[in-house]
Amino acid sequence: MTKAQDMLNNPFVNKGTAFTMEERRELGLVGMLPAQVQTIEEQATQNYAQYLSKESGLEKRHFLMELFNENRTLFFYLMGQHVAEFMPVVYDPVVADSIEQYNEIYVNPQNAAFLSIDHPEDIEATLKNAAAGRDIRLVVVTDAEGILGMGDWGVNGVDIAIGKLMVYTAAAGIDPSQVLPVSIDAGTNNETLMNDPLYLGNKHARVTGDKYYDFVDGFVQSTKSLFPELLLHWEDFGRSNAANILEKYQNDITTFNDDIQGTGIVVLAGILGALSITKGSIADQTIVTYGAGTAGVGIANQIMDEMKRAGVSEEDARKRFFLVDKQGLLFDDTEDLTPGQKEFTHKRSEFANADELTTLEAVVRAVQPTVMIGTSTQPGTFTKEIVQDMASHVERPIIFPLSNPTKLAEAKAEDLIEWTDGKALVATGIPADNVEYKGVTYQIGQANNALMYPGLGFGIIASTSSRVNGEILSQASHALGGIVDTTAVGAAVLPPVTHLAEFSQTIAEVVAQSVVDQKLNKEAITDVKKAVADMKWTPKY
Ligand SMILES: NC(=O)c1ccc[n+]([C@@H]2O[C@H](COP(=O)([O-])OP(=O)(O)OC[C@H]3O[C@@H](n4cnc5c(N)ncnc54)[C@H](O)[C@@H]3O)[C@@H](O)[C@H]2O)c1
Ligand SMILES: O=C(O)C[C@H](O)C(=O)O
Ligand SMILES: [Mn+2]
Repeated sequence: MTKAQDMLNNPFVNKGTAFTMEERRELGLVGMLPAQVQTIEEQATQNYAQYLSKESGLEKRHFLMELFNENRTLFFYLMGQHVAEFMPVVYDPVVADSIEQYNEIYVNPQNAAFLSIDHPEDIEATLKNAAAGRDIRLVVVTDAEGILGMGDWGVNGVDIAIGKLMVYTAAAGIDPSQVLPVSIDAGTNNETLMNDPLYLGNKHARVTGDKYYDFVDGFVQSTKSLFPELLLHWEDFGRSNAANILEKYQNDITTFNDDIQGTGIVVLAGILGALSITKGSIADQTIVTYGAGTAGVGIANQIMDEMKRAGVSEEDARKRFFLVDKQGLLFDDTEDLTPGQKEFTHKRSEFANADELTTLEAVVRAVQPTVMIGTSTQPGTFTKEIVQDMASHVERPIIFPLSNPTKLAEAKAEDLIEWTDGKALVATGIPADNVEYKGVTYQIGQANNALMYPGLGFGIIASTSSRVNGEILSQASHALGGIVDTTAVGAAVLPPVTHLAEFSQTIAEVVAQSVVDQKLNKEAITDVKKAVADMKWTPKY
């Protein structure tokens, strides 16, 4: 291929019709493009009009991904103009459709690294090939065993790593040439995929146990030596692996798990936003988490950390949590508890009717929560009866149905507002429209980790942090909780996604300051704000 074709086919350097005549002559592009030289603004206007002509979410996403494949600068310029509009298209919920239909609609590997569990000897070569000499600072890796609430999607899950990274750049300004999406293809237990002749991943059952963990370790060790400045972000691993992997590596490398920690801090920020509306205290909350998996336990730990910071003893704090999973309320003698769940169990002797506490309804009636979080993957389970029972004991119930995508949410925002006569303080996992109820406009916050992880990650990278620790997470959560305007009637508990770029910047600065205060930075930093500003990439030619 000629050098000129290389330029046009490389999304990190391609400018398309914006190559100037001088550049065209220099690069051997003369005659390879139509005569007019366009500005990026003209290109964006033309592409946005074309985007608007697409009907379905998936068609819109397909169009945007083609632009992304061809010209990253233009894609992010356009996304910068339409962040709130594009987020649900490139990311959740439309990314869920693209994952389900990955085989049928596949056109391009989108610069991801595809690691196969059958070839551990290829880990290093794969990462090197995919990085292609780029200075990688951020990896989002998934093995896709727990994609959103949809379970195992094998190699198709690579789209979540790509989507998360798109949000990183659009929100915080990480240079798109410094990121790498990684798929660990450990096989799949998804029968639909296994029986699909078009399935593109390894056609065998998921590999587990030592072979799986050794492979993950091989991956971590390779990234360590290939990309010494790396932040490693884990996404959508299965319940039995996510916490184990985080625990194994969090004190060794710069890393975090988005479903555990990113979710924990966005939910805490939402609760802090709600408490600033009610003038309540975190120490007084009683919390039910419905679905005590990766996210549910991560959320409980983050709220508990906050209670401890507010002066509550760990022993007393634990008593404020009521984790409900398939078995009902989790007791110390419940079977099949995960290690994370074991930290939050109750004794049957605490209740007169312990044996009846097998449903969410019974638990809510018994414990009278002030906060109810849904991470169960079970749609419609926050019923009118349960919500109204909760609202009969607390003036402003805090209710966050967070299961994604849309079809899995525990409740709809508009129902929660109506059932509680406007009293519920609601946040949802995916974007929700304003709710008009009895003359008041209720804004619904989006408690999605996408509000947090871009600022968190960017602050970590810009400050050259060697770790992601509890203090950093707490500071990040407060930074977001402090931004929301809670004075208006019907105010949201979290700031709107239209301001994502601004508050990601604030979070990044707070995070970087925490890193420097704790002396976790690997390189000397005198001015934190400048370090964050200097790292920020803007889409321009
Ligand atoms: N909004 C966000 O930012 C955000 C972040 C992370 C996860 N989530 C959502 O939360 C959900 C859970 O994700 P996860 O990573 O924790 O998955 P997970 O598989 O680790 O946890 C799900 C838990 O729900 C439990 N569960 C299943 N059926 C149940 C039932 N009938 N009653 C009670 N519990 C039941 C499972 O046993 C499991 O413990 C997903 O839908 C995901 O999209 C949202
Ligand atoms: O991907 C999302 O939308 C949030 C979260 O990480 C999830 O797994 O649901
Ligand atoms: Mn996730």
